Amino acid sequence: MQPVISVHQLNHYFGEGELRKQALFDINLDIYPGEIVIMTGPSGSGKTTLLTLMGGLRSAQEGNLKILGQEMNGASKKAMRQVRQQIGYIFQAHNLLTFLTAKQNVRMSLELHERFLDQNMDEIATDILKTVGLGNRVDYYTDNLSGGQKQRVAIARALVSHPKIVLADEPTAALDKKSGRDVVEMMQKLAKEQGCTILLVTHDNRILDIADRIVYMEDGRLAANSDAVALVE
Ligand SMILES: Nc1ncnc2c1ncn2[C@@H]1O[C@H](COP(=O)(O)OP(=O)(O)OP(=O)(O)O)[C@@H](O)[C@H]1O
Repeated sequence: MQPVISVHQLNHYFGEGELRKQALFDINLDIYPGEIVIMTGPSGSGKTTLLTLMGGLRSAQEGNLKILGQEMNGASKKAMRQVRQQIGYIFQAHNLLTFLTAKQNVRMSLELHERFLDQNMDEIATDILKTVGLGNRVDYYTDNLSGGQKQRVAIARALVSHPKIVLADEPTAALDKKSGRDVVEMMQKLAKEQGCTILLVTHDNRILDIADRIVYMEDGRLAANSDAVALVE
């Protein structure tokens, strides 16, 4: 099986000249279709930097990074855009548009894909909102939803187009224990149904058990690469 993301000897730096500081060191990591991988580690260890690289949101500087078969080091803007189209993003600050309803937020994500344009996008958006338990909130403005509900809209929006990869940065950070749990279980269920890969950065120890694999970052290096089960036990 070919990895969906393949990282080889990746280094990353911030700043220029004397201020240049290395943030990632010799990262090697292969992620396979359908895997749920959680990336954890202390603050400042490089998790977000690596996640944004693996999401095609930041240009690779040194080493190799292949996403869905496309080498990202030296890739054109167009190639990077094409890769990003196949990825769903869920961030802590969920980035929903508050002047749109839940359904309109989800629909917007479909409108970016040509193959959905001649389909009933309202119906598709409504269906996935029902799947995440928001069937009775479809026409609510997102400002009028709770934190957990907003995060579920963000999940629906990320997954509605059936992306091959979903990246999530601290998706439970703003949520209480139960909502956080509900949200990740929903991501897990949808992803398993769609066969998509999930890559999730978190400090939240309560959700580690949903991972097939946990990778640990420390000081810009990948420290361990172990089974979720082994780590939780
Ligand atoms: N835009 C930037 N400019 C300069 N340095 C940066 C930049 N972004 C991150 N860094 C540095 O790179 C290192 C890794 O940061 P990163 O945000 O990837 O860590 P993290 O593990 O995601 O942290 P957290 O858990 O706090 O979000 C840190 O030392 C940080 O200060």
